[in-house]
Amino acid sequence: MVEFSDLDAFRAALADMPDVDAAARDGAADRNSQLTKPPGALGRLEDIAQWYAGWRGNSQPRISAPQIIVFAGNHGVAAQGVSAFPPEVTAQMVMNFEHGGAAINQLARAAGAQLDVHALELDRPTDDFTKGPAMSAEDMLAALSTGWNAVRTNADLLVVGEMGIGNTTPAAALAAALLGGDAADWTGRGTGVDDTGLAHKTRVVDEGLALHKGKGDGIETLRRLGGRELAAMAGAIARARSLRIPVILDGFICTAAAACLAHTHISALDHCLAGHLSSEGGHDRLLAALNKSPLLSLGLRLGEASGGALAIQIVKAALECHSGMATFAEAGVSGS
Ligand SMILES: O=C(O)c1ccc[n+]([C@@H]2O[C@H](COP(=O)([O-])O)[C@@H](O)[C@H]2O)c1
Ligand SMILES: Cc1cc2nc[nH]c2cc1C
Repeated sequence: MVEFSDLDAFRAALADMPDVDAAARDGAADRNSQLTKPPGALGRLEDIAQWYAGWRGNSQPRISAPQIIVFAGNHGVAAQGVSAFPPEVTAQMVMNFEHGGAAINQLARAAGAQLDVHALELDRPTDDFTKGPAMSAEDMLAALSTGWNAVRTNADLLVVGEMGIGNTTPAAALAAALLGGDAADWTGRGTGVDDTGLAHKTRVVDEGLALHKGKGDGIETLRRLGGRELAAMAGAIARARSLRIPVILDGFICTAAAACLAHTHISALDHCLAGHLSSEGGHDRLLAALNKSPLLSLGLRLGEASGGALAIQIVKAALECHSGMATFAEAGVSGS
């Protein structure tokens, strides 16, 4: 269990992370060039395999212990009627996760992944960011630490996701605060608000921006406009980097949390892939700003790590090919 003394201690950890192992990555590139296929014929799977090999420090790795973590949080701003669903659904869905009845339970099983669920003080929503910071430094630190400590040290791939009624509102506010543009550029329908609801939600995001935009780095912005499950995702992404565990990001809320790390430390997301493109308005622009190209585009807008869980199977398959295929020499196949 790691305890950060304050947010600066977390910032210091972020600035002192391992980098990619260039020798392992180059070894994987060399192996890739010898595999029984025309050069480049496995397309992006080849890039994924080499990227993964570099982060694991092993030029011929496989994936056998993927972990999915869903963090749940509640939001003071939800009282403003920014979601199509009531806040009690957050705790109800956590029960559903625990009983195996949610989409993520099925997708985790299909991916052969360990699913862990962490509910963060659901009875104590964050403060409404239109009135002040969403979290105190202590609350933010506790959430970051929960995320950090939730990562299994033996995992070899991590997906982080979330559940939190109202959380597309903080996610939109974070994206706008970090990347610029109007609230309307980043505010989407979330669980399905109608046109009137969307206009109201956009005004709420605008109010948050007026109060908190430009008041500090990505971590401070996350404290002011984010939420516990977003901070926990950021903590888990950082912890995975410290353990050289590659990460697959989920949808809009997850990517907004990740963007706070990138805004604090430029290379903080080099060990992360974008699992999918959510249909939440703004996710495409957010991924583009982070220079991430999504692996899948299936029209999902569920959250709860669902798109990331599906993408595990692509990354696993890339490594099965890379590490299991024969070389031209081994198979006695003539090269070009
Ligand atoms: O992952 C996404 O891109 C995504 C897009 C829209 C909605 N969600 C999920 O829906 C909830 C947030 O929506 P809302 O309307 O309550 O802000 C939260 O539990 C998310 O997991 C998730
Ligand atoms: C039912 C429901 C399930 C979810 N899973 C993730 N976010 C969600 C939001 C709702 C409303």
